[in-house]
Amino acid sequence: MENQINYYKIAREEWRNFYQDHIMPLTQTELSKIQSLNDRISTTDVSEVYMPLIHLLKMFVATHQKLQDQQADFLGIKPHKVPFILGIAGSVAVGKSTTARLLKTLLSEVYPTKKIELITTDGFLYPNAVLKKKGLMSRKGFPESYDMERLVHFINDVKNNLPAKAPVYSHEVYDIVADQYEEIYSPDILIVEGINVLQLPSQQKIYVSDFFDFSIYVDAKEEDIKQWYLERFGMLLDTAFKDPKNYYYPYALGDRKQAFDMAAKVWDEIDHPNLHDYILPTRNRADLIIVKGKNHRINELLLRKY
Ligand SMILES: Nc1ncnc2c1ncn2[C@@H]1O[C@H](COP(=O)(O)OP(=O)(O)OP(=O)(O)O)[C@@H](O)[C@H]1O
Ligand SMILES: CC(C)(CO)[C@@H](O)C(=O)NCCC(=O)O
Repeated sequence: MENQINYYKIAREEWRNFYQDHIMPLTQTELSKIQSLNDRISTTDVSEVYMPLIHLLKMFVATHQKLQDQQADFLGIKPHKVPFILGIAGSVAVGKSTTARLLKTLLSEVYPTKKIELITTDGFLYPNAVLKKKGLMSRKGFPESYDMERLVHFINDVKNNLPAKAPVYSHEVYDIVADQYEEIYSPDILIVEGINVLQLPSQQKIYVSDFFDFSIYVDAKEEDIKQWYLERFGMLLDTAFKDPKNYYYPYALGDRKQAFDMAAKVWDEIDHPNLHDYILPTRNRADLIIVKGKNHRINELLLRKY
């Protein structure tokens, strides 16, 4: 384990030994269930990387509720459940939502009676009509393209066990879906995934991350992320031609090389500057940094010391 200023840098080979003896191994049925839900994540990753991580998260979840109970006792009020919020940050297309879905599945396995929910901050982007009016269509994903006040309000409601509605974004339509919401009510654990979750606000007094009880940054080299972005674009194209309402429909019908050139240009002109100017600077605010290499293999983890 390498000692950095405020992180322990842990190679996968070392990480995979952590707490293996203490973890109830998942049964083959449980593993197959995870594999079919997240068919692109290997079961080796689950047992070597994610199970020790789940153990670590369980420690944080237990400590969080214990501290809340003690604080209630101090204040002389009735102890109550305070939802645990787990933030997942990182570049566009680095695999945040895949990681978030897997963690949701694993947490649901180890906490069968707890309510585990997941939302993405994509839903808090302004709809395209608003972005167009504000001249922000080529700034989608940049801080000013999100309704951060609404997001902070949403998480505050969740923390207070109030019913909360998150709007829904569709990559296929490339816009917010009108009148569709994720309804979240009093979860035990809420995973909030998005490129902006560790960013500091420009106007508001409260950060989204003020509500986090643990945060993860998914990291990789940009050349790998751009490749994953283009691969995902290829998958979007492959389904788009069936649906004229799909944003990528005209690209799916047209020349494939031209479509990929357009996607690479979008990466270079929008997602690349966003990564360098606004997302990467938030990496060292995370409690845990997961570093992926080629083929999404997790090679190393950096755990905040304090
Ligand atoms: N562990 C993994 N193994 C294989 N493929 C993966 C893995 N994680 C992510 N991918 C693939 O990489 C691409 C990007 O992943 P994903 O959609 O989860 O990224 P994201 O960070 O949530 O992106 P966005 O910010 O644009 O929503 C997808 O095509 C996904 O299937
Ligand atoms: C929705 C976001 C901002 C984040 O997930 C991203 O996937 C996106 O659409 N970025 C805008 C540029 C692009 O089309 O890649």
